[in-house]
Amino acid sequence: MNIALIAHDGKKNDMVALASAFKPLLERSTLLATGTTGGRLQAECGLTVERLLSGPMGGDLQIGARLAMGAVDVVIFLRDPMTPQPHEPDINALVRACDVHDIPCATNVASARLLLTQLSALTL
Ligand SMILES: O=C(CO)COP(=O)(O)O
Repeated sequence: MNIALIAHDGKKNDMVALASAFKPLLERSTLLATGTTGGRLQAECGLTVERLLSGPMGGDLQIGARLAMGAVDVVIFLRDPMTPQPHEPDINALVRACDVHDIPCATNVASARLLLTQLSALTL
């Protein structure tokens, strides 16, 4: 299972908490992440993560490209709806790519928990 993990700055603590809670699942998955998110997951959760570029530098687009090529099964993208992002078009492109390719994409903690809970049961 290839899981992409992305969080805006205001949601990075939530992502670390989420990843810690679902560490057994994430440890048996292949993880990729945007740069800063991936760094936090490595340093604070001890997870092995392929880090791509930071979001504002094109990381969302890199994940979208991988997804379009069939290399991403699930996206957890904790967006911050209260803070304008300089790379809003890239963010929209990634979420659109999920819809185009019918890839599950959780954009808040509650939906991420549901998705990861289901995946944990499926991949035991
Ligand atoms: O900006 C992001 C997603 O749009 C996340 O990028 P970072 O993980 O590099 O902060």
